[in-house]
Amino acid sequence: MTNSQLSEAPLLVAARGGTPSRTPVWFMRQAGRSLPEYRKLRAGTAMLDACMDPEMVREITMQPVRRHDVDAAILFSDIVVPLKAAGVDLDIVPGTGPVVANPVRTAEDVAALPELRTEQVQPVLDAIGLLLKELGGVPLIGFAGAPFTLASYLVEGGPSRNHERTKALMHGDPELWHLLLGRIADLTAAFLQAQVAAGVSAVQLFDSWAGALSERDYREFVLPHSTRVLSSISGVPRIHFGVGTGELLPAMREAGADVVGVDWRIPLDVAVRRLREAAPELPVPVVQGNLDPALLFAGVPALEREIGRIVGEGKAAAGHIFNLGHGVLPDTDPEMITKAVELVHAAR
Ligand SMILES: Cc1c2[nH]c(c1CCC(=O)O)Cc1[nH]c(c(CCC(=O)O)c1C)Cc1[nH]c(c(CCC(=O)O)c1C)Cc1[nH]c(c(C)c1CCC(=O)O)C2
Repeated sequence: MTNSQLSEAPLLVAARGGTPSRTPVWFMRQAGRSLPEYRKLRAGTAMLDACMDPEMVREITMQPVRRHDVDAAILFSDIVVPLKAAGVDLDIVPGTGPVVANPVRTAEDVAALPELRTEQVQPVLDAIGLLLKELGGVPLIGFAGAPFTLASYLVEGGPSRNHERTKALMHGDPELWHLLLGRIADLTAAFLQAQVAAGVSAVQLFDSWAGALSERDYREFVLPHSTRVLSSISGVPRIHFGVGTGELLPAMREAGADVVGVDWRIPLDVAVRRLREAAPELPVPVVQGNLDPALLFAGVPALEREIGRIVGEGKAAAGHIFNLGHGVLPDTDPEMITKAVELVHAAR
C-alpha cells in the first residue's frame, strides 16, 4: 500500500472535504464487548494489561475490520492508558469504568502528576507498527482523551454523573484548574504526537463529558487546553468528539478540529448550520456521526430509515464520516453493525 493509495481512502477524502468513492463509516467502540471473538480473547486479561500487549491490541483492533467492512480501524486502547503508563495509580473496573486510587484535588496532587515519556507507551506504538503492516488501505485512527474528560476522572476519582467536584475545582480555584488542565494537555499531546509519529492516519480527541458544561465555562476553562492539544498535531486530520455537545460544536471546532463529531441529539444539517453561522469565514465544515447507538436494536427497517435520513442530512456538510453518536452498546448484535455498514455504503 503506497501513501497515495491510503490518502484516497474514503475516510481521509471525506475528512479533507473531498468526494469519497463511498460514504465512509466506522463505529466508536467497534472493537469490544459486542464481539464474541473479543470476549473470548480478552477472557482472563485485565483491560489495561490488554492495552499494553501489542499482539492483543493488533488482533482486537482488526476484529471489527474483518467482520464489518468498516472504512477505518480505531486503535484498541483507552483514554486512561497514557495516565496509567505515566504512573498514575488507576484501574478500569468492569461495569464501572476508570477508577483512580488517589483523586487529584489539591495543589500538591496536581504538582505530583507525572509527565509522559514516549517509551512508557512503547507497547501502544509497537501495536500501531503491527497494524500498519496488516491494514493496507484501511486508515488507522489513533486517539486520546481530552483534558476536561480526563480531569473529570482524575478529580472525581471515577465516573461521575454530575462532575460536581470537577466543577467545584474549576470555579473554586481557577488557577489550580488551569494548572491541572495544562498538565493533562501536555500528556495528551505527547501521547497523540507519538501515535502520529508511529503512523496513524487520523486522530480523534474524545471529550466525552464536555456536554456537561455551559458554552461559557467550556470556552473559559477547557477550550484553551484542547486547542493546545489539537494545535500540536499536524499532518493528519483531527476529529473532535463529545456527547451532548449541540451547544458547544462551534467552540469544539475552534479548538482546531478538522472534523466535528455530532451525537444523535441534533440532526447533521442543523449541526452544519450552527457551525457555518458561527464561522462564515471558514470552509464548510466536515462532520462525523450521528446514529443513535440504540437504533442498532430497532430492526432493519427502522435502521435503514434512520441511516437514509442521516446520509441525506450529512450532505449539508463538506464531508460526512458516518458513525454512531456515541459508542457501540455492549449488548448490540454484531450482525446489526455489519448490516448498518452495508446500508450506509448503499445509501445515496
Ligand atoms: C469515556 C471513555 C472511556 N474510554 C474511552 C472513552 C471515550 C469514548 C466514550 O465516550 O465512550 C475511549 C475508548 N475505550 C475503548 C475504546 C476502543 C476503541 C474503539 O473501538 O472505539 C475507546 C475509543 C475501549 C474500552 N474501554 C473500556 C472497555 C470495556 C472493558 C472490557 O471489555 O472489559 C473497552 C472495550 C473500559 C472503559 N473505559 C471507559 C469507560 C467508561 C469504560 C467502560 C467500563 C465498563 O462499562 O466496563 C472510559
